Amino acid sequence: MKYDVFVIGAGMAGAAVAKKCAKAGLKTAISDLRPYGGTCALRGCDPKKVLIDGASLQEQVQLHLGKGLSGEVKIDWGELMAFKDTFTDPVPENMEKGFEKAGIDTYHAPVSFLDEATLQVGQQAIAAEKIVVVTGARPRELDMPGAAHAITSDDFFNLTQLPKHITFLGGGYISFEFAHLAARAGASVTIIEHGPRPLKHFEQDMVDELVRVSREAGIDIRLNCQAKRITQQGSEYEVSLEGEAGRGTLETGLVVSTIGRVPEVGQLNLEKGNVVHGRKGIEVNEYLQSTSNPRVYAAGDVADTEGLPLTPVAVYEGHFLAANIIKGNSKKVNYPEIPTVVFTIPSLASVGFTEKQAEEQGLDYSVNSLDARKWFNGRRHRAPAYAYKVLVSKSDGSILGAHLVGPLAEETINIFALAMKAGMKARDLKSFLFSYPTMASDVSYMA
Ligand SMILES: Cc1cc2nc3c(=O)[nH]c(=O)nc-3n(C[C@H](O)[C@H](O)[C@H](O)COP(=O)(O)OP(=O)(O)OC[C@H]3O[C@@H](n4cnc5c(N)ncnc54)[C@H](O)[C@@H]3O)c2cc1C
Ligand SMILES: NC(=O)c1ccc[n+]([C@@H]2O[C@H](COP(=O)([O-])OP(=O)(O)OC[C@H]3O[C@@H](n4cnc5c(N)ncnc54)[C@H](O)[C@@H]3O)[C@@H](O)[C@H]2O)c1
Repeated sequence: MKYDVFVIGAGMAGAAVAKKCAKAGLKTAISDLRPYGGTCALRGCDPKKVLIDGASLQEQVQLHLGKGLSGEVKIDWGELMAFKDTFTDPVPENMEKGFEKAGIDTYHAPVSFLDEATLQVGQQAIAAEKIVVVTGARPRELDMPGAAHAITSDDFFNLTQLPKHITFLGGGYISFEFAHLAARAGASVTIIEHGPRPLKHFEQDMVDELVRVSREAGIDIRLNCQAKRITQQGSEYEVSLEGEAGRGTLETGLVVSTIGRVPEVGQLNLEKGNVVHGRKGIEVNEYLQSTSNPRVYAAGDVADTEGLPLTPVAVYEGHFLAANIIKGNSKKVNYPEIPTVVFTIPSLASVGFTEKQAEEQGLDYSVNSLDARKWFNGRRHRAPAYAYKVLVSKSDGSILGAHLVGPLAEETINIFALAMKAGMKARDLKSFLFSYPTMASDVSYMA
């Protein structure tokens, strides 16, 4: 058996590559060791957003009690999880049907390299002209006594009951999103972050606002705090802590390890395939081709690229990668401004340079920043947080970065990203006629 293209991993990047290659007439196959769909559709963005939307609706109603609304809205965890399953359950079969319709051969097996051009796919040896590694990322291993007691984000999506108290290790995207969900669903929540700042790649003034409202929502956020050991105590756990406040212990019903994700290269036997990789993943050139084995390409979370480990980036890279396989290396990957969102309640959103980055780059910029809770849009949402910081170049008026926290920030940020990609100036946004009254209409005052 020999293919023109063999794709390892049926996630977002894998689907984009396989479909494009098959459409171009290349004999293409794909394999995944787990059900088809990958992280985003099955264990990430999509199910997370369905759950958060439920919690967010509950929060909105609660904020409007006594303002024309009355009654009680509560989250039924079992029902909410069952609703989430209606999105995830159909994914593997639908995806496989889509591959078959596109003429792609489908395998369900772990794949590893036998040599530079041959793969072990389950029990079979399969050769391929081009091999595409799009195996994503997995949770970083927790290294401490009792680490096995901690669950990961994958397991969190299968929780049938919500414990009374949950401890998240790590103060990043996943812990903040899950913590906001769990707190609204009735759990007490603690976040243990070993560094001085949570969400450290975001604009810190906006993070401060998010930390404030998180604490107001009952989330206990401990910074500069190290978890040293997890001990089981009957059906509960005790987490030993060490930090600024000294040593202590925390009784909890569940420990979730959300300390980051690492490229998933574990089962691939990359050495046999002569595929060089490092801590950040498979080393690739500007065509997303392995720097050591020209038959091999990589994209998405597993590839060591400039792109953030996010779904739109995985798909974007997948399209470049496929074009380079189909037409020969012709499209160098280049990245537009990438908006990113932490789906908390309310959300934190960012695109472009933070102020720290702009300073480090030596850019000459002005800052527009405000607490906008008293604006009409803040008031009608009864927003516990609504703030922004926009950086504008002093030399040409272009937008260097935009950072928001507040209602629908996840939508508004796309307007800034689009404006930046289009090379629009702050004055273009100021003079644009946004429909009113919408959240987007505030952009003209932010720019
Ligand atoms: C909880 C959570 C929430 C997230 N939320 C967001 C969000 O809101 N927005 C956003 O943009 N991003 C989000 N992300 C990140 C996003 O999910 C990833 O960036 C994206 O899924 C990466 O796509 P990929 O195709 O590179 O890898 P994946 O989607 O992970 O696909 C890789 C596939 O390869 C398979 N595989 C691995 N090894 C092998 C092997 N040896 N043989 C065969 N198959 C193999 C895996 O089983 C998997 O199906 C989230 C991630 C998590 C964990
Ligand atoms: N909304 C989204 O787009 C979204 C949501 C979830 C995940 N993701 C993607 O998945 C990736 C992984 O998410 P994540 O939340 O696991 O990681 P993260 O990198 O966002 O955050 C991990 C945090 O854990 C801390 N940490 C590391 N080791 C620790 C330890 N031993 N004890 C305490 N704290 C520790 C780090 O300092 C960091 O703040 C993200 O970087 C992102 O690319 C995106």
